Amino acid sequence: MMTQGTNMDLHIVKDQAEGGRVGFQVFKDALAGGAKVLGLATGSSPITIYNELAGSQLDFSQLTSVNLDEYVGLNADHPQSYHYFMQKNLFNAKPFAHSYVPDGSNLDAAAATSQYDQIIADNPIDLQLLGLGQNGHIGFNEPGTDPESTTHKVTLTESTIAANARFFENEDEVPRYAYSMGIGSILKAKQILIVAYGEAKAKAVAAMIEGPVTPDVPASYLQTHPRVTVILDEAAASQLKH
Ligand SMILES: N[C@@H]1[C@@H](O)[C@H](O)[C@@H](COP(=O)(O)O)O[C@@H]1O
Repeated sequence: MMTQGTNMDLHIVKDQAEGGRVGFQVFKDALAGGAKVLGLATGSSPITIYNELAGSQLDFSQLTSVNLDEYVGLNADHPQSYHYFMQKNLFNAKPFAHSYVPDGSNLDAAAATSQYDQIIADNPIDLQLLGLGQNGHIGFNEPGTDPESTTHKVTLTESTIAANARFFENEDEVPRYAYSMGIGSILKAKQILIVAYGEAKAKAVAAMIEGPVTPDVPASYLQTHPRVTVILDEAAASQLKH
């Protein structure tokens, strides 16, 4: 099913496999339209899209990827680092000409974040893929983040640490800080694709699409962007009123 919101193309799919196929088509169309820089995301939600991209005929070898975020203190070869995630889920199958992920091994936050802002300025993002946090975060932009923010160091909230603990041996091992592109950086992308599945996301989805635009829900700023595609399953869409 597809409905047209104000600025949002909303696709409600039956499961994540179908979401992967719909998301793949968005990437394919963007590439056909000349996209050269893809903004990529981690988390479980984008995985079916990456599976489709990895198994496709699309060629990324002349393109650039720019990832949203990375934990501070994890090296690129740490299995829970976002570098590692991207390597495993996409880059091994589909290498890009250049792939950028914030440098979590650089503990000098001012240097790491300004370096990343320069990378984004040099490589304006054509299509940005996003997942959605249960508290409405995008990237690691937690509630309260300045909507004009650029890349910055984030102190993760307890709820995000708890939600991400499933990927680590125990909660104590989850990093407390991350480097994340800001809301302002994300909104500069020409096109945005956001994916969310499951009941746990339903409240954040409703707030993102139908709630007020507010720092309390970072994803609500997507209402201010001219070109957003949203892929949801029925459970994630269950609190939408329209
Ligand atoms: N930093 C990432 C986000 O970019 C991601 O969107 C979110 C949701 O992840 P999932 O798709 O696994 O629910 O998790 C992490 O916090």
